[in-house]
Amino acid sequence: MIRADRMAAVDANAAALGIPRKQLMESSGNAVARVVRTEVDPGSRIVLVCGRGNNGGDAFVAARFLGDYDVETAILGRPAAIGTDIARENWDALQEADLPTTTITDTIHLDGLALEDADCIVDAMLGTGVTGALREPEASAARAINATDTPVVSVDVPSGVDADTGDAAGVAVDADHVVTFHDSKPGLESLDIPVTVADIGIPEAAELFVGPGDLRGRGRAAESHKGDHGELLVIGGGPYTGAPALSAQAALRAGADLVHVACPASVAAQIQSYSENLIVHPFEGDRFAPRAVDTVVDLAAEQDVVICGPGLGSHDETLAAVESFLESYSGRAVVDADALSVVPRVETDATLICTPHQGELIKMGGETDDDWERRAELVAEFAAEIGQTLLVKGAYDVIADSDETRISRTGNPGMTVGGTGDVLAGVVGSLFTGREPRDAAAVGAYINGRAGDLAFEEAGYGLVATDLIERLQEAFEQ
Ligand SMILES: NC(=O)C1=CN([C@@H]2O[C@H](COP(=O)(O)OP(=O)(O)OC[C@H]3O[C@@H](n4cnc5c(N)ncnc54)[C@H](O)[C@@H]3O)[C@@H](O)[C@H]2O)[C@@H](O)CC1
Ligand SMILES: [K+]
Repeated sequence: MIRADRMAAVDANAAALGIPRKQLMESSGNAVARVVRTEVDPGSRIVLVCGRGNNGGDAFVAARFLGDYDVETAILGRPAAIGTDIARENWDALQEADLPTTTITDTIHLDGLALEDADCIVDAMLGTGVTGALREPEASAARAINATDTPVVSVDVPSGVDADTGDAAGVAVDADHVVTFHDSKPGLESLDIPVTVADIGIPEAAELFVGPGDLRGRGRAAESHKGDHGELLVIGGGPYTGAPALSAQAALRAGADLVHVACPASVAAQIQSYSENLIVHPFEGDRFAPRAVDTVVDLAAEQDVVICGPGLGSHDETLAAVESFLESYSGRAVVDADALSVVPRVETDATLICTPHQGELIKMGGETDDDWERRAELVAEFAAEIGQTLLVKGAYDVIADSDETRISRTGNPGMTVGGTGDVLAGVVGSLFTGREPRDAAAVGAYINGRAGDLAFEEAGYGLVATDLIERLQEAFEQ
């Protein structure tokens, strides 16, 4: 089952793999025609009632695949108002091929379709693009369709019904059969009518591999305020100072509004010196230790996301402090570097994204394999075991929780240089302020790799972690 927003992302990923939307529409229309053939025999009269979006476009294609039927394709509204290029091209093709079409600009024209005399009605008014109750002329057309005894095949979803919920805000088409594409939709389950799921040639790769479709939905509202796009706390530093600074700056470049760094007093000035954009909160001492936990827990409670680990080191005291922090914290956190080893044994209410490389994964108790497909299975099993989201770094990054596994193929061998993992933790942390864990991890891995690829174009194997930070915006834009 797939939700409409995820379907749109998969569709965009398919386009990036070289399977453009118009090709999917061709397959969808073909599938609609095949279902019509199961309902009525050649020669029968079919009326296709079409909207001006891609749902209608599927039916424009279907008309071409039903040459041995008596087909009439009716568009609701003016053809000039067709909303997408691919639907318009398929509408124009009907005109060029001299196939019968009708334009319904007024509800009184609906009578002319003689819907009750048709042998089959194809409802292609609205699919996943519906918002709110059907407007005119769609609402009257739905009533006219429902008033007949003619069998109705709905394209993707009965028009007026929300594909995700099965609810209708007003009148909706009463379908006898639905032909939907690629995968069933959650809203169709509750309708209790036959559903044909048609394979439209979207490869599994469009779902498995993170792609540009996964970046959808990152628009910023015109009127946004500081804090709307996330406030983060990096808990890091001690033996290393660069790591927390890289994570924090990456989080800012990935869109976070404010980034705080909690670090030992001994390194606070050093970390602040990397950037005036960081808000540094020193705690006493030269490493994270149990006595600093209360202060850090209080700071963390004010944030949307915490990034725990960069540069903390692996002193026993530090690991004890990480453990007691995670025991008291119940928000969202990205756990990286030495802090990872604590995760399998800690009892926490926090929602974690753990970002180990393969060595760290093994230290956590997980398993890996040279073959990425086998590795993906092992990572998924371990994610289910610890009940958290894992992002295991490698040539193919594996992102898994107990429900689903994704793979990010971006990145290059130049990124084995120190600090790129800290950048990744920052990017994932920033995305985690507004996305669910698996999605934040998947998109973070993809963007970090893209930034690395952009940096590699210029610097080759000489690339350094700060180059990635500078390319993050460009990586998001592509
Ligand atoms: N990957 C995909 O997502 C695929 C989608 N396909 C088809 O594309 C459809 C989605 O296409 P679109 O996104 O263009 O959306 P739709 O064709 O479902 O609807 C968009 C149009 O409906 C209008 N509209 C919205 N709410 C309305 C209301 N309440 N009353 C009247 N008009 C309303 C909009 O202004 C817009 O013109 C799917 O349902 C499916 O049929 C297929 O071609 C195959 C692949
Ligand atoms: K429909």
